[in-house]
Amino acid sequence: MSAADAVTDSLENLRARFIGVRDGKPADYIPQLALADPDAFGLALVSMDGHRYSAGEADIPFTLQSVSKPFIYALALSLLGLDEVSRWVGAEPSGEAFNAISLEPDTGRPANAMVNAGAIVTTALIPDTPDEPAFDRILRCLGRFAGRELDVDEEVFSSESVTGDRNRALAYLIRSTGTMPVDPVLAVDRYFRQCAIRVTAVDLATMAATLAYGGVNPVTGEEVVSAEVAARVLAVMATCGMYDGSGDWLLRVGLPAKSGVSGGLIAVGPARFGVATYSPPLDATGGSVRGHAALETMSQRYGLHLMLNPALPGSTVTLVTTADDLPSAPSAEHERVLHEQVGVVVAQGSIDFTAAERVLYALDESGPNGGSVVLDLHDVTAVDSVALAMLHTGLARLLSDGRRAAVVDPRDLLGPPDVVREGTGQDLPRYATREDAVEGCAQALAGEG
Ligand SMILES: NC(=O)CC[C@H](N)C(=O)O
Repeated sequence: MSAADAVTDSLENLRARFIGVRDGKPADYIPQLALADPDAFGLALVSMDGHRYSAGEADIPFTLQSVSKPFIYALALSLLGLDEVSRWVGAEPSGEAFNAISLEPDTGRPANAMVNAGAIVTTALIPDTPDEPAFDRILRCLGRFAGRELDVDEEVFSSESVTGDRNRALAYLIRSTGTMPVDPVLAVDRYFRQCAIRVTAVDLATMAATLAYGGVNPVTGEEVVSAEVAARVLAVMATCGMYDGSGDWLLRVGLPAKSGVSGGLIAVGPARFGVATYSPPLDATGGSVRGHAALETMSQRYGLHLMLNPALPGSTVTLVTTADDLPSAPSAEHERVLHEQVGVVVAQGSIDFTAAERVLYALDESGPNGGSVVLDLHDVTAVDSVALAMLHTGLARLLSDGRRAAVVDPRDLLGPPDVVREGTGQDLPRYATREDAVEGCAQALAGEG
């Protein structure tokens, strides 16, 4: 037993709670999928540190089906850019079933890349290169998301090929509207192949975690797509990933997700985790019954809904120290100066837009009587580029208002001194420790007084 088994326990718990659900049945319009074991139920979760947790049948292979769609959309966005991809496929929820004729009346574009019509087009957009056919590129890309080489279940592929007339019809219809970039037969063949790529629930959780982690596979460390692409894919998953059940899913579960008719389901907690379930019996929207129930319960139990962002008082980024926190001074007069005229703002953790706003506000509030203020970044782990620009501008304003400031920045998070000078327009004394910074400010004040 290890401490982290507590995470596995929560997956086991969800499995135990829903394994007895007997609703739904495996897809049979692709005959090979009807052979799946309806009792198989696997769950897997991958953290942003690449830690993997699983329960039940998380290592048995099944085919991706529609769970492939967001990843192919990611590949298309990476290769062609949003503007070009958007010429061919839209980003509006269709409110219709996955295999509906979801084509925009004016443009003829499929509504979005999560329904079959849009996915067939997205797949068709992936170009061959002189040394790599498009499908190999697709397979390799999905393998990078999963962190291992993947292969195709040829039996499922042929099974869908011989029965996939509706998708073929869709492809021809799209060609008739002028929004099919390649031959429809070729496009559908490639799409069926992509749907027949074999994965496990653990693979899927890793793929989902890669989207959560800004396009970097947290297990292998490889950057598969850019952070912008990952964010866009998640946006389309959030609005369209569960087809005509997308609104209700976002309402109740609150996570970008994608279902597939083989019983796979992924959900993404941006910057938090990727999770996947596998259980073949499906509901009316073509999503896994047990997977849906388990993820909905998981989201509610652990407060994972994206729109649920309670302020965490314990993780306050900054604090204005009181006089009592300042170091003791050599003389009573010196101590009075320290206590009355030097404020200290301590920032901690990683600083983004929201945290930077707090820091700047605290700087204004600090420094009794508009005296000196020390910004202590000793416990800051990272400053993103937006926050960095905000800190530079804020400190510059502070100095141009005539306030004295100093920073404790032992790791040069604000950039080298000349960058800071440029940002602030004036010298901003920098120190390695809070004691030195406070002392420096007090001496400067004493010198002025
Ligand atoms: N929703 C799905 O998983 C559908 C995928 C399947 N290959 C189809 O096109 O019908």
